Amino acid sequence: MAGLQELIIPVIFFITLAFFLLRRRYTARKIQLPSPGKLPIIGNLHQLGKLPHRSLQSLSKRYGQLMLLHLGNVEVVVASSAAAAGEIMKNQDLIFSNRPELSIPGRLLYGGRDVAFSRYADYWRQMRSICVLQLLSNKKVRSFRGVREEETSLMVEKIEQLGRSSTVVNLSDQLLGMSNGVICRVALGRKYGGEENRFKRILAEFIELFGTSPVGDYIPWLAWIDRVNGLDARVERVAKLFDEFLEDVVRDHRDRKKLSAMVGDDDDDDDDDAELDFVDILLQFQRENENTSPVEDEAIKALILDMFAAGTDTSFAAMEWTIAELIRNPTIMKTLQNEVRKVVGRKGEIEEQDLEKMTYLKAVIKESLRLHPPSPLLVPRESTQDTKVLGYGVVSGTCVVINAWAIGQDPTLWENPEEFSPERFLDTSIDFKGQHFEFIPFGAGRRGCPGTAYAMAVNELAIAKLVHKFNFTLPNGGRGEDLDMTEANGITVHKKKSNACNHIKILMLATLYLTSYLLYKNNEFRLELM
Ligand code: HEM
Repeated sequence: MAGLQELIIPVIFFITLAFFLLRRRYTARKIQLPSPGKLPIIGNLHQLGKLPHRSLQSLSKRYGQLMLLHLGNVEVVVASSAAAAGEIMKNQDLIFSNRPELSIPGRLLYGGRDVAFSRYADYWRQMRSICVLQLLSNKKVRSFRGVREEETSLMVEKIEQLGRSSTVVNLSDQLLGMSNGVICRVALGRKYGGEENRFKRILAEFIELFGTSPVGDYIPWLAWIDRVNGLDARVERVAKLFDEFLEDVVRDHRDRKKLSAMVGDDDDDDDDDAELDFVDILLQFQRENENTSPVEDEAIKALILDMFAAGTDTSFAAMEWTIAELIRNPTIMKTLQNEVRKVVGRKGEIEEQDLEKMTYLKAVIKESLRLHPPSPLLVPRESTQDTKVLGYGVVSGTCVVINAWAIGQDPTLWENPEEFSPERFLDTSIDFKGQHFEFIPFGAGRRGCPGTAYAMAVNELAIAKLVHKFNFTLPNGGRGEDLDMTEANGITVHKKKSNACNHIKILMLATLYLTSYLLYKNNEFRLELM
């Protein structure tokens, strides 16, 4: 009898617990999200197409601002309206601040020890605060002004030089070289290009891998395909190469520090940190917090990799789109050139403080980011508890994708959304800082992009210098509207098997390779379509 009594309490406890758990799950699912029909095994993967942001926009027109897709085994909620984005990234930001575990970033970024792909936990909070306060603060961004000015001037000089010796200049190469040059100097202290092609090659492969979707992430029992087709081995190889490279960089920085300590030029106590690059700052932070909140070398390397993964191709793509739109819209180009040339006046060279007076330039860049957000699907989030979004149940652990591109195209929010019209940003307070959910190229909330100030500082200066120095016209009387604006996401065979979650990375990291060239003739650069 006593034995039976001992059993009753745990049995009642478990029945009650099961009841509450099931009820919560039922409540979360109560109003089911609309969902397109799915195929066995792959679910809706086949409906993503080559440009998932466009396919998802089409699906959302049929299934609504919030819909549920099944990508292999993974359930993904797709939000395609400003209201849904605001609900997820503002009202319920805490619940949606996790990132799903994706195997390639996991393996390339030291098991997710970076900021962008790490899970929402104390570790992420520590890394994010280092990133925001130490590396990408407004003060720090200002301190790299000299680097930006030098690298953008170098780009202009190179274009001039190339234009003199050959009639064809590849503008895309120059923009990419410049943005890599800036991030290398800012993060590592010097440029790794030119003779050190090793770095360039690894970086290109690293970024390409981010755009690859392993089958195993979505259909785990097919993970063997990633081993057989060599993807796993490639990831391992690139991770190892980058690790060796970063080991060298960290060792160099430590040696330099030791040397300056020996000659009495140790700047740890120095308030003036203007010359410190990201690796210096992180090593300094490591030394100062050795006993309280230790930061391991792997975290330093992961953070540096984040800066390259999240910051190079996005900025480069944004600049390329802006120039392309300007070439397509000669009247807008002229208005911008007039503004820039008037502000610069007889000085000849643009200085960063001039940018403050260039309101049209800022509107042009915003409009380009609205039409061409470099990460159209942002970076995926994951819910950490059962909840309801706009009345629909979303269970804990669901991957959530926000279609920022579709929101920027919403005709209920934007008049003639397909038109490139910077004027729409002239008399409005709408900004990309994460408060206006109709315009979120940098995301919003806790996980919003911490590199916005950095990116805008480089982009504004580069665009201003290009339109200040050069006139762009199409050869053979070609019309601006002939410029090919097709989006390319660099999809390879692997990417064909991908799903929305990884396509976010594909789109975030993929560059837009415009097949455009500048022709230099009679002191004028002309754009030739190849
Ligand atoms: C035009 C340039 C850029 C665009 C369009 C862009 C866009 C984005 C987007 C959409 C996200 C995800 C936001 C979200 O989940 O809500 C993000 C995250 C991030 N970005 Fe950027 N970004 C740019 C430049 C940069 C730069 C230059 C850096 C650093 C040097 C950077 C560092 C990061 C990091 C570390 C994260 C992860 C934040 C987190 O998960 O807590 N980004 N970015």
